[in-house]
Amino acid sequence: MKTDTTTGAAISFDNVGKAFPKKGGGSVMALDDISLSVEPGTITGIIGRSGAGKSTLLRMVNGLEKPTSGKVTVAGRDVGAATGAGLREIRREVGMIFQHFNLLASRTVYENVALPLEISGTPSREIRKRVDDLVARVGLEDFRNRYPAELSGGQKQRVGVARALATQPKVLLSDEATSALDPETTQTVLELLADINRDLGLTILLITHEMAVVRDIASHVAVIEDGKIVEDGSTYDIFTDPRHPTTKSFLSGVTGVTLPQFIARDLTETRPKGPSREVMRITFVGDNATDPLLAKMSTELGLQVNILAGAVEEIGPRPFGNLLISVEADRAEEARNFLEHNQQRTEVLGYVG
Ligand SMILES: Nc1ncnc2c1ncn2[C@@H]1O[C@H](COP(=O)(O)OP(=O)(O)OP(=O)(O)O)[C@@H](O)[C@H]1O
Repeated sequence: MKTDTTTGAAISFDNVGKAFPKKGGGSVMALDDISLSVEPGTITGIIGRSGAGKSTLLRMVNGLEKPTSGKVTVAGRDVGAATGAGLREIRREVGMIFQHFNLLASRTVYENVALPLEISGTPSREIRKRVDDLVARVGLEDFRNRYPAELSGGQKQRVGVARALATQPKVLLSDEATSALDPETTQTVLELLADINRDLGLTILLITHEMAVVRDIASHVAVIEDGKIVEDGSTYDIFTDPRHPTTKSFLSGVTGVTLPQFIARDLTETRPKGPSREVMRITFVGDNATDPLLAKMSTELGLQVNILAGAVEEIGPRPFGNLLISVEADRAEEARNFLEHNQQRTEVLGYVG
């Protein structure tokens, strides 16, 4: 598939808007001036709350929705303007997987995967070869003659992935593909998607409401709210330096930054009178992420540091850590200076008396 000649992007959204007519008159702006570039071969996550516009955005990539303003291009082709054979060709190059798998109950695993090829008129010998390869790729050789009702959720999603790959697409859209699965099965499906991305160079655009999914698989992320992108960038940058309150709130569950209840309850925004401690978040990034910096700070500054919560995680091969600590408020500035001098980010969360 050729990439967009102007941006090099596999998918690009240029000032895309989508208004749906509202019952009783007026309209809902589901998407408002969205501009986003998805580079070929990357995995990009779109995260947002229910009703933010994620599905509408995804459905524009295969022409299931048309923009009311702006332009969506896939491999340089204007999806909104495509009709007939042009649209069918784009759809062959864009596979999709779904939260509830969307398999045909009356067809076996083999027959579900073969369906898109039958529709596109592929010769039956070619269908057999391709379906055999795909069923093996997703690890379901022993299940090829089973019906969907006889499969687990993870196995059904593997069938969904194999079916989406049948027409040898260059782009895979994932609509909350792991939301109906337990955490362990989620991991195995995400690993399958990462393998496909690596082995086939497939560009993956996925929508989710879970930052953990983004962390585990996406190299880039866009946060969407009320039809607008409020923040986007590399996953590492967004995790280590989130700017928008919505991004911060999505991150609070996964990065070990949730304040323990007993601290959150007593936290004040302004410093109380009398002795108090400042509560701060430290984001450890890059090579220093796992350095014993706090021990060094304690010794060098003679400070008592209380660790309240924290975690060290990885995004791809790069570690980063989040720690919530408290230090004597009178000396907190000294502590922050020390940490920032050592290339760590700090954020004051409040005070406890
Ligand atoms: N066909 C439609 N007609 C009218 N309004 C629609 C239509 N499709 C979506 N909307 C509205 O557009 C907005 C965005 O919907 P969308 O389904 O894209 O959100 P979402 O982020 O995918 O939500 P969810 O996570 O709940 O699926 C919502 O306000 C929704 O009610």
